[in-house]
Amino acid sequence: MITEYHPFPINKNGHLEIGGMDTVELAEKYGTPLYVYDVSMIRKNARSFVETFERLGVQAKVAYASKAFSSIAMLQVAKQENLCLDVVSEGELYTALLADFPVEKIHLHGNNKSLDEITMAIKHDIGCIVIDNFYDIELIEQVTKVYGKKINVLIRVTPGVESHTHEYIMTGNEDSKFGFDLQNGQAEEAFQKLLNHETIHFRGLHCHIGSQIFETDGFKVAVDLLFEELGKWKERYNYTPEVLNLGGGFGIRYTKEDQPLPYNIYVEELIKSVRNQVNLLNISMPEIWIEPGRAIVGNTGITLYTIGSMKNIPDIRKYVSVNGGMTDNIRPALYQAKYDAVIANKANQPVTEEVSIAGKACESGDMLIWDLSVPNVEHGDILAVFSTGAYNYSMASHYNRIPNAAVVFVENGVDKLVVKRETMEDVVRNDLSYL
Ligand SMILES: Cc1ncc(COP(=O)(O)O)c(C=O)c1O
Ligand SMILES: N[C@@H](CCCC[NH3+])C(=O)O
Repeated sequence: MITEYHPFPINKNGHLEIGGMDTVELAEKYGTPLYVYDVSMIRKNARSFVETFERLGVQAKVAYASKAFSSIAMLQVAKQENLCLDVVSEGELYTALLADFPVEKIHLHGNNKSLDEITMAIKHDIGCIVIDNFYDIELIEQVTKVYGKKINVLIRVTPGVESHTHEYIMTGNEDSKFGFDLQNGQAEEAFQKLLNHETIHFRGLHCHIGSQIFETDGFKVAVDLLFEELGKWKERYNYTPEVLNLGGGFGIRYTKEDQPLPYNIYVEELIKSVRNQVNLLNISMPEIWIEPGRAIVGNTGITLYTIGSMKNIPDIRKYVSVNGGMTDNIRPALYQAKYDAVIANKANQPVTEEVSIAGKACESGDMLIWDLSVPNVEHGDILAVFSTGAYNYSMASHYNRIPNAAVVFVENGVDKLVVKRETMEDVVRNDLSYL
């Protein structure tokens, strides 16, 4: 294995392998930058969630949060694995429809859903809309009446939990743009509007406390707070929920500092907390839904780059530039996220120097990795950055008019291009002449 932290082998040529394929050959075949996913790891991650619920005999839905990485091929794999799907926009819903994803397994999220998005969701009879605010309720009422349809909904609540993660990816705290506040009564007001509604079938509550979380305490506190509210609703309205959606947020390993929990532990702890509360309230167990994104795809993807220019500043640092950067991975610039990497064509050579990996965009902040130990680096070497499967391709930009990279899936020694590399024509596709 390449490191004890990233489970990718080195082959007899000393090259890094993924899914039974030589990464240097993949780079030659498809060009760089290149996102490469090991599909068998995607399946394994998905199954570890699904199988834990099955083993513990709990009715559940595991919805893949497609914002982490949405493409037709990815959603086809999610469908094969019997996952449900969380989408947040017309674009993500459209991709799901093109992937022939079962509509009844699709859940629509969003803190500012447009009339068009809600109409598309309702016309296609998707499984559930997660209501985020009062305006959602107005729009859903309007659309269900116009089309003579009914729709299942959950309401998203913010329980007032501060998860231990970067503040930009915290979502369950009181001062958040997402969801109805539990403490100030807005969640109950939304609930009152939906109880016994003619066209909107209220199925339960949703909460998501944040992303890249390494412990279970935040989830437990969230469950306790949800049940505190549900206890009141039971007393006041004799209401018991059919569904509790506890969101995603399960952390993965980017570098050796990260110590994620095995996924079954998150599920077991969530179930334990819910069971505990259900017994206290003396109600029947609701279905438990979760929405992992990063945990399904994050560690299954790597990005291959070609090393170009280098700048050595004696006694300060050596900058080594790659032919991508913040346009294919915004996370270091946006969240100061840390990554690990190796020189794929020198994967078994001893490290001899420390360098910092720079992107090619015209921004000093376009740095992918600070202080990486590597063997002697040369122009044309292939750099493989680990754990780039989530929120990399999906957050790519065209800054500096850099085209988006291609995506390749590998599984058991077979490679397949699943997203084409953008061309210069793609970059200017929507430009119109002014003259
Ligand atoms: C509502 C909701 N569900 C699920 C997710 C997926 O999160 P993660 O990729 O951390 O599992 C997010 C993103 O944080 C989210 O906002
Ligand atoms: N995009 C973020 C997480 C936000 C998840 C969606 N609510 C990341 O890269 O970590």
